[in-house]
Amino acid sequence: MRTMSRQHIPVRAKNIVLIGFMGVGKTTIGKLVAEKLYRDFIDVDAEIEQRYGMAIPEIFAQHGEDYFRKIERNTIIDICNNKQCNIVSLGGGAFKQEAIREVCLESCLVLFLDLSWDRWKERMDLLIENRPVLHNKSVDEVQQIFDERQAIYAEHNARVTTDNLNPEEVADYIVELLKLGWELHQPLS
Ligand SMILES: Nc1ncnc2c1ncn2[C@@H]1O[C@H](COP(=O)(O)OP(=O)(O)OP(=O)(O)O)[C@@H](O)[C@H]1O
Ligand SMILES: O=C(O)C1=C[C@@H](O)[C@@H](O)[C@H](O)C1
Ligand SMILES: [Mg+2]
Repeated sequence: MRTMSRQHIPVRAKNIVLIGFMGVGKTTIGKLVAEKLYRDFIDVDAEIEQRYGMAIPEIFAQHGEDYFRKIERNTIIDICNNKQCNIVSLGGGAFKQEAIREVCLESCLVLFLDLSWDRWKERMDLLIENRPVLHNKSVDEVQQIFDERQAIYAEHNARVTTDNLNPEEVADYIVELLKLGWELHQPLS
């Protein structure tokens, strides 16, 4: 497929990329935003599982985290170069990689889904099984990762606070925010 020029993508045609810590709701909310805007939805974790024919915990167990990060980077660069108008939910650790931050910020609108540690902690038990990064970690160790990761999510076009909102409410807020940006013909930052 021909690679699209990343410059000069009209604001309305840009992919909307959701970032944030694992479990903040990128997959759940991204799907809802896509439905509300009649756009295609790509969940990068699911895309990797489909492309490589393995579940993410299996990829970590068989090939290690470095290999996962490499295929995560290749998958996201491919999506940014070849798709437009999609709602794209990244994995929680994707923005650790500079190459991913660069390609997303250059060609997409990046929305940071923010959730406080106190609210996130209440969700932790739901998440552990399928998130290898959380395996064998104490709550304090997870909080350390949560705190460290905030710096990488600081690079975004708009921040959406999700504390005390259900997924539907967050999705409605994002849709309104995007429509406002599109009316103004400019990014949200
Ligand atoms: N706003 C919300 N309020 C309450 N629960 C939520 C909210 N958003 C998501 N959840 C729940 O939290 C869990 C994790 O959500 P989800 O899988 O969408 O997170 P994620 O950000 O995609 O995680 P990852 O980075 O690991 O892909 C799910 O059980 C989901 O139902
Ligand atoms: O935060 C992380 O490092 C991860 C989050 C998930 O979405 C997956 O991408 C994977 O489990 C790693
Ligand atoms: Mg997800």
